[in-house]
Amino acid sequence: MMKKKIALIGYGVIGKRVADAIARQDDMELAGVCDVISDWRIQTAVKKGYSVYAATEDAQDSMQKAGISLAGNMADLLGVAHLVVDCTPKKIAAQNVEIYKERGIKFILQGGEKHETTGHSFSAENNYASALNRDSTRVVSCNTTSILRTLTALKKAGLLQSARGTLLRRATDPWESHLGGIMNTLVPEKDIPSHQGPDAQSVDSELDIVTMAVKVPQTLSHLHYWNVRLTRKADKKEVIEAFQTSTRITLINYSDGLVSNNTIKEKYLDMGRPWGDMYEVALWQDMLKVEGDELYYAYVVDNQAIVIPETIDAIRALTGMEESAEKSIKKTNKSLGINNGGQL
Ligand SMILES: NC(=O)C1=CN([C@@H]2O[C@H](COP(=O)(O)OP(=O)(O)OC[C@H]3O[C@@H](n4cnc5c(N)ncnc54)[C@H](OP(=O)(O)O)[C@@H]3O)[C@@H](O)[C@H]2O)C=CC1
Ligand SMILES: O=C(OP(=O)(O)O)[C@H](O)COP(=O)(O)O
Repeated sequence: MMKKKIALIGYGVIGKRVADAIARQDDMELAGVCDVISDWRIQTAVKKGYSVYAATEDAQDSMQKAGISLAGNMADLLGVAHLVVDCTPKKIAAQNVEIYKERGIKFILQGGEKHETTGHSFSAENNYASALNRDSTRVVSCNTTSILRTLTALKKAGLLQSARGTLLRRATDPWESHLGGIMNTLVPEKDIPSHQGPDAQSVDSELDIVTMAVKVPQTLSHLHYWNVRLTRKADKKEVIEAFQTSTRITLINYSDGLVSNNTIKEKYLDMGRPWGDMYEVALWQDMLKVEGDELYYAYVVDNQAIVIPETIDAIRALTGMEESAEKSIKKTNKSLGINNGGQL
């Protein structure tokens, strides 16, 4: 089978990870990366041997001045690709949609864009099938992906009635700390529900869910607290077994010393994951509590990493190269060392 060629627009926090993940797959290849930056960030792509394209004329000038050897412009890249993954900042990708539609190229957006930009929002374990052979989809954001993974596992076990969650959101990505992240404060999101609950409903409209969110002054990851009403009285074992049906939830324990988001980060760095990335939702098994039909738990979401495997699965769904969600997820997991002790 001919490998599908994938274009990557926006080589930032998410884009550089998606590019490496594409390069690891045996059924697709990275056609090239396209950006406006000309500093150390794009030099990484050059060093990795990726073909680099300039998104704008200004970018072309500055990249050439920085000595970057260009393979062409954005139109050139789209011309050699079967599908484009757009990882540009919020709202930029929405503007690119018209270009993709005009060229008739399939496209994937990230969670900063609205559901309406594609009319389909994606979360592999929930709705892979409905994305098959579509022209476009949007991989929901990091928080929403974690919510869908955990609640879908409970739903598939027939246990989910309703869910209420409080999200502690990291203030900014680590490399951008110097640009003005918050300090010595907590900044609650004004609206209840915060946008992640309704966003999860864009994938699964049946979910009875309310989220609240607060921005906290650290950069490592998000932390969620959930209170779930179950369909019936259950015991802890049943709930744990439900979570274990997801290959992208990892159960962790306080008793192992994993007592905070920084200790979890260190573990993933020790495991040799690129950037110490944790693609899984790390859910505390020994903290989890069930009282009658009420369930309480907390987990950590590596916001920079969690949507990477989802994006790879979205590529397989849209191109139709794999019809089975289970097979795609398994293939992606294997390539990234997910559910394999994290060893690559
Ligand atoms: N960061 C996160 O934790 C997560 C982000 N997301 C979503 O992923 C998407 C990307 O976010 P993120 O990776 O953080 O963004 P970044 O800002 O880290 O990266 C975006 C990259 O695209 C570049 N860019 C800007 N304009 C253009 C353009 N017109 N054409 C090509 N490239 C351009 C940026 O350059 P410059 O820096 O000069 O603007 C930057 O290099 C967003 O939708 C976001 O909401 C989803 C989950 C988690
Ligand atoms: O928290 C995130 O998204 P989400 O809260 O919409 O799920 C992402 O990490 C990026 O969001 P931000 O960069 O706007 O904080």
